[in-house]
Formats: sequence, C-alpha cells, structure tokens
Amino acid sequence: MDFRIEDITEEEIDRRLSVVEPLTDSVRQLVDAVIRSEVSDERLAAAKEKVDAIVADLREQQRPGSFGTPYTKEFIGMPWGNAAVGARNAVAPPLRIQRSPGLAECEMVLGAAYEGPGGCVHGGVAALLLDQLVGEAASTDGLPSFTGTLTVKYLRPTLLGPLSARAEVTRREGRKTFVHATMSDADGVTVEADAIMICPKDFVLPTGDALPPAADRRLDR
Ligand SMILES: CCCCCCCC/C=C\CCCCCCCC(=O)SCCNC(=O)CCNC(=O)[C@H](O)C(C)(C)COP(=O)(O)OP(=O)(O)OC[C@H]1O[C@@H](n2cnc3c(N)ncnc32)[C@H](O)[C@@H]1OP(=O)(O)O
Repeated sequence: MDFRIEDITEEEIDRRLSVVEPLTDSVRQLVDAVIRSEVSDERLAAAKEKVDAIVADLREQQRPGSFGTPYTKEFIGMPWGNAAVGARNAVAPPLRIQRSPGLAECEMVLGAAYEGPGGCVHGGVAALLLDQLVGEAASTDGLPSFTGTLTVKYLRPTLLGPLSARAEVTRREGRKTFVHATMSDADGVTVEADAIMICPKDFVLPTGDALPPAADRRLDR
C-alpha cells in the first residue's frame, strides 16, 4: 500500500488542485461527450487523433504505478487517484463528502458514464460509492479502516441524475466498526448497505511510526 509522506503546505495543495481539478473535469466532459455524441464517424475518428496527441503529451512525464495516497506531515490526505473521490480521476463523479464524527454524507449527480441497466445507475457503481462513504464514516475519528465485508441491497432501480448518499457508524467493537449506508433519490432510499470495517492490527505509517493521536490527524480535506 502507498501511504507516502509528501511535505507540502496547505497552500501548495490548493495550488495543485486549482490546476488539476479543471483538467479532470474537462476529461469527465470528454467521457460524457464520447458516450452521447452523434457526430459523424469521420469526426469521431478525428477526435481520436486529438485525444491520442493529448495522451502522448501527458505521458512524457509519468509516475510509475498508481497515484497512491500521499499525506502531508500534518496528515492531510491527497487521495487524488481514488476511484470515488479522486481530484485527478475522471472516473470519480467525484463525491464531495461532508464528514462529522461517525457520519459521512454527499450529494452527487450521476450521468451517462455510470449507467448499468438503461437509464439507471450501475449496481457496481452504487457499491463503489457506498464503499467509499462507509470507509470515510468509519475513519472520521482518524483510525484507518478497511472494508472487511460490504453487503448491498438494491431496493429499487436508481435512476441516473441527482442523488444523495449517507453512511453512519452504528457501533464499534474493538477493531471493528459497523456502518449503515443508503443511497437515495427524490422519492427516498434506493440502495442500502451494511459494512464491517476493520482497523488493521498494529497499523504503522510508511515512515515506520505508529499513527499519531487521532486529534492530530485530518487524513483528508
Ligand atoms: C498517514 C495516515 C494513513 C491513514 C490511512 C487512513 C485511511 C482512512 C482515511 C480516509 C478514508 C478512506 C476511505 C477509503 C474507502 C475505501 C474502502 C475500501 O475500498 S477498502 C479496500 C477493500 N478492502 C480491503 O482490501 C481489505 C482487505 N482485507 C484486509 O486487509 C484484512 O482482511 C482486514 C484488514 C480486513 C482484516 O485483517 P486482520 O488481520 O486485521 O483481521 P483479523 O485480526 O483476522 O480479525 C479482526 C476482527 O475482524 C473480523 N474480520 C476479519 N476480516 C473480516 C472480514 N473480511 N469481514 C468481517 N469481519 C472480519 C474478525 O472476525 C475479527 O473479529 P473478532 O475480533 O474476532 O470479533
């Protein structure tokens, strides 16, 4: 796992985000445009050439593997490659999660890129987003928690469009945290999930240190 430390200021984080977030958003627009475009085959082929040129340009300098999750020395996390919340990841809607102790909530608009059954959210996407949310709810006290078990119940089809989601810790038992989560549309809950999150035994940082006291960690912004 990649939890490297990167010693930068919060201002530097903001500066980097101000560059990459608009780019990622443009790529999201590109994904949506490719799915829904009805221009001619010739124009689609021409678009491919332009996209390939951009990819070649970006690949001139590339980090190996994935982005990982760097943390500042103040333990502000930068999970920018994350599939649900990543600021550099056009696959992520992205979720913009509000956290308070034991609770994580967000509103989102899921478009054509998240389709499963026609016009509906893919069940795997709903599970992905709820997995992130239960992870964040379990981690609001600063303990890293990994999903041990995630049980998802699809109550009725979730139509693409504006949605909200919520995850709440129901109880903690030693290293285990139990979390209940829901995804809802304007008419109520469409998907519910229950998770058992586990804090790994003797978790240590890449520096070899134990985690600092929870109060000193923010893990993310
Ligand atoms: C610089 C600071 C860095 C901090 C980092 C902070 C991060 C948080 C910040 C921000 C939130 C981010 C949010 C992310 C969201 C995304 C969530 C995901 O997608 S997570 C990826 C998918 N999940 C995995 O890949 C897990 C893979 N599995 C494992 O690593 C292990 O199996 C693990 C950790 C789950 C358990 O391993 P063991 O060795 O600790 O477990 P044992 O000691 O055997 O058991 C402990 C207790 O847990 C139960 N248990 C173990 N495995 C279980 C399971 N799979 N399901 C249910 N219970 C399980 C056992 O029965 C036991 O319970 P009894 O104490 O006896 O009551």
